[in-house]
Amino acid sequence: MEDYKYLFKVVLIGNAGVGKTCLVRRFTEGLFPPGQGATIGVDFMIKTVEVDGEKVKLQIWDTAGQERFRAITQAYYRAAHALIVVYDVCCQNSFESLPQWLNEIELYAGTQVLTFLVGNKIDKHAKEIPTHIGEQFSQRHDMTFLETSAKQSDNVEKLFMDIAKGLTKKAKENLLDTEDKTEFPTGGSTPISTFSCCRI
Ligand SMILES: Nc1nc2c(ncn2[C@@H]2O[C@H](COP(=O)(O)OP(=O)(O)OP(=O)(O)O)[C@@H](O)[C@H]2O)c(=O)[nH]1
Repeated sequence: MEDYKYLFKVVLIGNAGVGKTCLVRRFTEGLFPPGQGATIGVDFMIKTVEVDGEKVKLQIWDTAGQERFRAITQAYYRAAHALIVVYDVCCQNSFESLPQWLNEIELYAGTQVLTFLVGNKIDKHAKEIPTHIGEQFSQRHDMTFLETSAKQSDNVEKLFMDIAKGLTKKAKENLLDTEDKTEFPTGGSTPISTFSCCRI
């Protein structure tokens, strides 16, 4: 049997091109992929980390931001222990879409889910969403807020470690269903290249 104390399922959502895949690959593989194509359906990666000397396995599900995959990706919300809602700090449209993503969470996620709001691409100069605006939004919706750069690796490790620590704490307080070790439904993904306002 695999040696870990907890298995947590983490799902990333947000508009196409905000950098969800790059965040996951930065954390799990330590790289910033060149020419990252759009996610088709859902992709997943695993990384085991240590929290207070105990092994915690993060099963990280990277969903496609494109509207046409919405029905597939919704199926993954229910089993998620944590949801990361990502926007691009240089793309107003991705920030304005946040209420729609929160609506999806309300409709499809469990009530115990931890929610994180992430403003990605802070390495870019054309910032459209000031930090305090993202912060205010997160406070209004009871989310933990972080700004990141998958490209420069800013706050990416912190993001996933904060999630691992937060979920471990909840699990120890028996506020989480950690008995369910079943896998998510498999989606499958083949990268293709697309273009959107957020894709550079
Ligand atoms: N400058 C900069 N570019 C980034 C960053 N993160 C991602 N990108 C770029 O943004 C584009 C989209 O990144 P993805 O990770 O594919 O975005 P996504 O949210 O997974 O997109 P979908 O799979 O379509 O939902 C790519 O061209 C990346 O190189 C970042 O932190 N900084």
